[in-house]
Amino acid sequence: MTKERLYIYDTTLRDGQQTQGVQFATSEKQQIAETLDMLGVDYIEGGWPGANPTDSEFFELRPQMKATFTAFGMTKRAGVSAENDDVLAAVMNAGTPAVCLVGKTHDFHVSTALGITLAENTDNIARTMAYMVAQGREALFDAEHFFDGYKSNPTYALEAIKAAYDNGARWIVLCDTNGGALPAEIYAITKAVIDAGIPGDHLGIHTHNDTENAVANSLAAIDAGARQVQGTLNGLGERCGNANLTTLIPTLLLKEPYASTYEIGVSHTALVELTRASRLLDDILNRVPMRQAPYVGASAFAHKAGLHASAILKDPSTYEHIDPAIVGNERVIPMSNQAGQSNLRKRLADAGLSVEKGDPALGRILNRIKERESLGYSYDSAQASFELLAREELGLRESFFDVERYRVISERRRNARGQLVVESEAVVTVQMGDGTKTTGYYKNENAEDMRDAGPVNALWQALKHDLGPYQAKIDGVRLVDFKVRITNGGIEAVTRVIIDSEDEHGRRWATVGVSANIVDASFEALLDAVNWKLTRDAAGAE
Ligand SMILES: CC(=O)SCCNC(=O)CCNC(=O)[C@H](O)C(C)(C)COP(=O)(O)OP(=O)(O)OC[C@H]1O[C@@H](n2cnc3c(N)ncnc32)[C@H](O)[C@@H]1OP(=O)(O)O
Ligand SMILES: CC(=O)C(=O)O
Repeated sequence: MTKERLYIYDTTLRDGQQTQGVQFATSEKQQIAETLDMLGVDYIEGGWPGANPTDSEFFELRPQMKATFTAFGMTKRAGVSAENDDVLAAVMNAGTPAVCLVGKTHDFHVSTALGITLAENTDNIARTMAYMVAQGREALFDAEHFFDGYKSNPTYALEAIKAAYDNGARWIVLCDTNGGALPAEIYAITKAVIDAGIPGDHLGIHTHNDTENAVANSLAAIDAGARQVQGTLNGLGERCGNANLTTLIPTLLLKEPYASTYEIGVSHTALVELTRASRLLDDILNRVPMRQAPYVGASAFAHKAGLHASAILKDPSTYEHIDPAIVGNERVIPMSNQAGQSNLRKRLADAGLSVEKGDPALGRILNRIKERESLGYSYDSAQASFELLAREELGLRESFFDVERYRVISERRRNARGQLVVESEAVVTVQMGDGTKTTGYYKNENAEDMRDAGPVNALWQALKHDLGPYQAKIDGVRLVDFKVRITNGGIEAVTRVIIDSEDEHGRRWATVGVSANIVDASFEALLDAVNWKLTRDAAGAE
C-alpha cells in the first residue's frame, strides 16, 4: 500500500519562544534548528523577522537546512496595501522560501481585536496571500481561533479560510488558538472544512495544550484528513504549550493506523536521536527534563514496582509499549529492591567497578543514595559523584587531601571612575596526606566576562592554585557547565549545584553538591570534580 505524505511543521523557535520565561539567543536558535533538521521535520519556523533583534538576526544568518525554512508574521493591516505594510515587509525581506501568516477567522476577534468589518478582514487575507504567492513564496495561512470561530459563525470562518485558499495559500492551518477544543470537535470541524471544499492535503492543524489534549486533537485532525501537523519540541509554547512533537513524531512512526498509513520525513534512524534532541532543548533552557514525558522522559521506561521489575527482567515487552532504544531512551530499574541491585551493578560496571551479586556493599550503596537523594542530591546526572560514593562504600576510595577551610568574599562597588565593578576573592587551605598544608589565594580583578567575576570561579582558582603533588593532574581541568536548582532536601529548601568538568583529553564528568548555601554547594561539587579526576588518573583509567 502506498503511504500518504504527512508533513511535520515545527514552531519551537516561534510559538515555543512564546513560552513564559523562554528567550532563545541566536546561537541557541541555530543549535535547535540543526537538531530539528537532523530529525527530519519538513518545516522549521524560525520566528518573526522584525519583531525582535534575535529573530531578525537569526533570519539574517540564512541558516542552511534540508527543511523548508519558514518566516512567521501576520496578514497585512487594514488601510495599507500588502506592498506597503512595514510589519509584513520585514517578514518578506527575510527571504525564506515559505512564509506563514496568522490571520483572524473568528468574527468576534475581527470586530473586537482588529476593530474592522468582516469584509475588510477577508479582503486583507485575500490580498496578503495573493501578494505572497506573486512574490514566489510558499504561502501558509494560520487560521487563528478557527475552531472557536467555526462554532460561533461557521459561514464567516469558512469564508476567511477560503479567501486564503482561493488566493494560493498552499496550506490552511486550522488553529485551536485558545486550546479549549476537544478531539471530537476537532475531528468534526476539520471534516466539515474538507466537505466545504478545502482538500485535506492542503490542511494543517495547530493545537494548544490547555486541556492537555493537544496531541489527541492533532491526531483527531489527521484522522479527519489534515495532512500537516504543527507542534514544538517538548511541547513548548504559549500558556500550556503546543502539541508536543516529541510525542507526536514517535506516535506517527510507530503506532497504528498512522505507521502504515502515512509517510513522514523523520526516519527510524533519526528517531533514535529523539531523546537526545529533547534533552538538548531542556539543557539550553536550563530546565530539569520532565521525567514523566512520554517516550523521552527519564521515567518513561522506569520500572519501579516489584512485579513490573521482575517481569521486565524476563521479557521487557511485559511492561513496555515500545523498546526504549527505538527513541534513544533507556530502561531504568530504580535502585530500591533486588531488581535495583542489578541495575546498580550495571552502573558500577560502567564506572569500571565490578561487584559480585549479593555483595553487602550493594545494599549500603543503595541506602546511601536513597538517603542522600532525600536530602536533595541527584545522582542521575552526576555519575562522577555517584562513583565516588560507591568507591567509598566499597573501600576503594583513595584520600588525596582534606580541605581545612575556605573563605570567599564578593564585592560590588563603583571604582574611582564611577564604573560598576564586581570582584570576588577566595582562600582555600588544604592538608595533604603527609600532613603538609598549602594555601591557595585568588582574586578576580576587572574580569571582562562577568562569569569569571563570581565567587565560584574564585574558589575554583584558589583550590587548584596549589595542590602540591596533584597540581599537574588538575592544571588542564576546566569547568564547562554549572547548573543550580532550588530543591527540597528533607523539610528545607536547599540548593543543588551540578558542575560539568572537562580535562585536557576532552573527558567530561558531572558532580553534585547540596547545601543551604549556594557557594558551599558549589564547593562540594568542585571538590568531587577534583577528587574524581585524581581517582580516575590514579586508577589509570581513560
Ligand atoms: C496566535 C499567535 O500566537 S500569533 C503570534 C503572536 N506573536 C507575537 O505577538 C510575538 C511577536 N509580536 C510582536 O513583537 C509585536 O506584537 C509586533 C511587532 C508584531 C507588533 O507590535 P505593535 O505594532 O506594537 O502592536 P501590538 O503588539 O501592540 O498589537 C498588535 C497589533 O496588530 C494587530 N493585529 C493582530 N493580529 C492581526 C492580524 N492577523 N492582521 C493584522 N493586524 C493584526 C492588532 O489589532 C494590533 O493593532 P492595534 O495596535 O492597531 O490595535
Ligand atoms: C498561530 C498560532 O500560534 C495560534 O493560533 O495558536
